Amino acid sequence: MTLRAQALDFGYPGRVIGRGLDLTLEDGEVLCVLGPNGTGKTTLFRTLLGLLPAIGGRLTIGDRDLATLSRPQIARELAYVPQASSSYFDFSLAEMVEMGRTAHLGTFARPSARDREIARSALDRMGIAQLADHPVSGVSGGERQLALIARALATEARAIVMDEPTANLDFGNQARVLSEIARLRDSGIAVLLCTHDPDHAFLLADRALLLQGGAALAIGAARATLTEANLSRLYGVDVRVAEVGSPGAARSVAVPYSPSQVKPSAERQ
Ligand SMILES: Nc1ncnc2c1ncn2[C@@H]1O[C@H](COP(=O)(O)OP(=O)(O)OP(=O)(O)O)[C@@H](O)[C@H]1O
Repeated sequence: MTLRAQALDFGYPGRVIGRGLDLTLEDGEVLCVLGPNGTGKTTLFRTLLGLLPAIGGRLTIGDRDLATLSRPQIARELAYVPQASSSYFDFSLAEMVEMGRTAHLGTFARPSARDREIARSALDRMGIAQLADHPVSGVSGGERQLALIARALATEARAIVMDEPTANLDFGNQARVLSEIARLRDSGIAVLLCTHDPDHAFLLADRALLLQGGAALAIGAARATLTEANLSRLYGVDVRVAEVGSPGAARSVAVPYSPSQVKPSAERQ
């Protein structure tokens, strides 16, 4: 299954946010979108999911035009992990995750024992099975975020679109989510995600899209795209990329580097 946008214009009635975007998402790859606040990442994702109509261009899933598909048809192909919100407050975590099965149920059908089992196992994968019966209003923002990812896993969709999946998560839970995303990719699932942390793109991305003002500043293989020059242009600050770790197991990290503006605390004393 390939998700493809061709010459996509996206935005809201009376307000175009992005123009002329081309992208593809293939099985078993992670495409990471980075860009400043307000540049249109969420708007793009909602358009790719069919939640907002495209303003121009073409969107396809496999050989089918997205505009011809019903919501349940899209939901069986593409799961969505939105930014954590306060809806679902009246439900338990297990019930919220079971909602991921909705696209597989007939109208008015209730989740079967198998649907409940799939939901429990998704909670277990995210390490929060012990919270299954807690109300969504009674867990932390990070735990709610993990439950939203579990809900996406429960859909068994072949592609997952994640809007800042590590926002609100502590270091440990960020690592858990990143390794879960890597496992999903290794099992053949396509993942499209946006993040404000270039390090997460270094760790996970096969390809990266740098979105600026709704247009692609750069798109391509992660290594070639996530350069100091591109990241500095994207965020309007001097960004340095360094390698950390032992040779053979080194990884890249990016840091904003503005020595004239911010001195390390040791130098201030
Ligand atoms: N319902 C709406 N109607 C009109 N404009 C909107 C609407 N929702 C968002 N916008 C505007 O669209 C632009 C892009 O917003 P969007 O949420 O897609 O950015 P983003 O890149 O996801 O930002 P962030 O990184 O801060 O989450 C912003 O200028 C925002 O104010």
